[in-house]
Amino acid sequence: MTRAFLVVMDSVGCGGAPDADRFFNDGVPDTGANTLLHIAQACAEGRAEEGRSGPLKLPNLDALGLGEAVKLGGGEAAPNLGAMPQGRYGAAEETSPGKDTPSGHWELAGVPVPWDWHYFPKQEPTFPEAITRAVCELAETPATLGNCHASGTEIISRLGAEHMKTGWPICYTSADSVFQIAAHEETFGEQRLQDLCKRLAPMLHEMKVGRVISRPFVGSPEAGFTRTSNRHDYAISPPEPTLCDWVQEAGGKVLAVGKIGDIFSMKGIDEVRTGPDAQLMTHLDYYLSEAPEGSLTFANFVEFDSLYGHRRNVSGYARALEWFDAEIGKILVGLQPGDLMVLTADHGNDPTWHGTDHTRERVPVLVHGAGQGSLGNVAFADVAASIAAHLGIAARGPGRNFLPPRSTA
Ligand SMILES: O=P(O)(O)O[C@H]1O[C@H](CO)[C@@H](O)[C@H]1O
Ligand SMILES: [Mn+2]
Ligand SMILES: [Mn+2]
Repeated sequence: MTRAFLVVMDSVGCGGAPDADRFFNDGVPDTGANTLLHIAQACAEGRAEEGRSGPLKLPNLDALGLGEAVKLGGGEAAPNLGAMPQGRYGAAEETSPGKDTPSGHWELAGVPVPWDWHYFPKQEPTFPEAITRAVCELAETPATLGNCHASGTEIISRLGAEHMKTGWPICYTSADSVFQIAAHEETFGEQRLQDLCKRLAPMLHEMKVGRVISRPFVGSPEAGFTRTSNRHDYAISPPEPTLCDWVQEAGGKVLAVGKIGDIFSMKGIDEVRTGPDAQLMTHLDYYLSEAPEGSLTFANFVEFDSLYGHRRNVSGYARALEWFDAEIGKILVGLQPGDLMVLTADHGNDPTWHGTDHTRERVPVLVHGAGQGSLGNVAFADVAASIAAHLGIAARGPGRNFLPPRSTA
């Protein structure tokens, strides 16, 4: 069998980005941010004890080389990581001028972002009048709520009751190039919210705003509000054909797990399976047995980022990592000879850092199925070139294959 599995652990960075000083959280540069290192340190010092306890336990990822990748990333060893690696490991650096999910994924798929994204300024009202007017027309409401920078859970607890009373959509953004609309799944309607976001997206894409994101939630003022997993991202299409298109053009199937379909606007993707992360693991397991020869299975596990990184919840992030490690351990034993699995991330989201936004970091690259040893510091786009080489198809763009020829792997 010759198949590839590319698994993105959303936001699981390992520090050390040389350009971290050009990216900010609450006005503070990301220099020194290091998601994995700081979580491991907090665990070792007993500062991450909610729902778990003690040093960070990631035996399966560490056996592939996670501890060594953290050293390559930020230069410092993480407590309780650093086993003798059985896989190939490295730390990858991003060149795109954004620390967001599409930038990270496109570059991992061989295509760095060639343009500057549009970001909304941190002022109120945040959005140009024309955008607010377009939202009102599409939603058939006289006004909107929010119109500010916010964290998504905070803004629904603050404005959820008013939204239920008025029916006006809650519009907000972050340090990323995003326009987000939160609305109640039942009183506003989940389908109506999706239609609104989908119809609004071309206008925002025209301005180089990367994504319009629907953020449905449920609950009541009395019981509180909770977001559901029915979120949808309406993203700009990648600027050039990506690894997904290369595989498809060569006759291989591209099987997406999680929000990969949204991130690539379905370009080069044959099938999509979504759901919460626990369900995504069963989808990944399914593709492990069912993915055909020559295929790419491309998965994104988002909850590290959405449930814990943005919420600056260190215990929760550590718990999610430990859960993922145990599950991926079971997946790894099911890989067949000729299968390649690359585990990596798209950016950082250090839960010990300032603010609530992503952090500019290097990311670990862990490879199962291609021998063992250090890859050193590599580039995001090298992931695509290496997977293309494994599948025996032509790569394009700036990436270079970091794997040895298959006969000696
Ligand atoms: O606070 P929430 O709504 O989770 O927003 C987060 O999710 C967005 C998209 O991933 C990011 O831009 C970040 O701000
Ligand atoms: Mn992400
Ligand atoms: Mn995020």
